[in-house]
Amino acid sequence: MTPHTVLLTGAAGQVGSALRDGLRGRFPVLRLTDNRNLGEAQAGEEIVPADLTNFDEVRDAMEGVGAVIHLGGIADEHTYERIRDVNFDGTYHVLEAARQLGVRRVAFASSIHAVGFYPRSEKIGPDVPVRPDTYYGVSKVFGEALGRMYFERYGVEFVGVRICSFQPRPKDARHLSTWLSPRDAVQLFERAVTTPDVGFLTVAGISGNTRRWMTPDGWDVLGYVPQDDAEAYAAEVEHLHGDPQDITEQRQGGIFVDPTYTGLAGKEN
Ligand SMILES: NC(=O)C1=CN([C@@H]2O[C@H](COP(=O)(O)OP(=O)(O)OC[C@H]3O[C@@H](n4cnc5c(N)ncnc54)[C@H](O)[C@@H]3O)[C@@H](O)[C@H]2O)C=CC1
Ligand SMILES: O=C(O)[C@H]1OC(=O)[C@H](O)[C@@H](O)[C@@H]1O
Repeated sequence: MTPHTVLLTGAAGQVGSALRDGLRGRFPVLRLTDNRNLGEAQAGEEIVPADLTNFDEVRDAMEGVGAVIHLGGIADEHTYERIRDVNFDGTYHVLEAARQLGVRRVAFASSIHAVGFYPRSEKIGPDVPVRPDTYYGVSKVFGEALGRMYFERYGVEFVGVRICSFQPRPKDARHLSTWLSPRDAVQLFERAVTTPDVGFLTVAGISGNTRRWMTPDGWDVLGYVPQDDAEAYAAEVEHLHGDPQDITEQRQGGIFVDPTYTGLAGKEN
């Protein structure tokens, strides 16, 4: 299935900019939305600004689309209230607009932080009980659960991609396990909106990392075959880690599991 129009939320962000570049021309129309400046629309693009906290704006941006890649939101820990307003409500607005408008598929940028308290010594699949490490991680658990409900109740298909660390290249030892390269992200999200009849699916959002902590369950359903492996950067980054006795080095969520970690709270509103 190749939808005619695919909507990318959070299109001005890090992952969004990479998907904007990688997916342009792969669908007749790639529609971009954000509450930040998206510049000029290029060939094959449409720009429809929307604030995810405003249902009517989200619904307008979703008119006529076949599938949504929902990346928009707060991508770090924040206060409960900000996470609720943007991530919980924003994801509800996307799914509810999908139901109202008959949009067939939503691919959702979930996160490793839905399961961040798992020890690094455990290799986990997408079906383990959730262990969110922050309000941010809870918002990803909520998004996945809401997606499940909208699929089972209303038939909106949903692919939750638990992105671990999207980076141009691995920057520290943790990334040897968690890296998702830009070109693998493009392939994974393209397949998440084009593979027919997936129903409801949750997968790990990582490259083919030799040291991965997550299983590849579900990649075969999507036909996702990663091109990159962080191992190629091991010599450069494997010495870049903290105290192995520290909980942040023992759990998959890294710094997010530290009870004093507040992310963006107090730094932006
Ligand atoms: N970068 C990473 O390694 C990971 C990212 N993710 C998820 O992937 C998605 C994209 O992440 P990044 O690109 O790194 O984050 P980012 O912060 O660069 O991009 C998020 C985008 O959402 C937009 N946004 C925020 N609030 C909004 C609102 N009220 N209305 C409309 N747009 C709003 C921002 O303007 C921004 O362009 C997020 O949902 C994040 O939680 C998940 C795991 C890892
Ligand atoms: O844990 C990680 O590496 C990443 O996880 C996320 O969900 C965040 O959006 C990103 O800012 C972190 O860097």
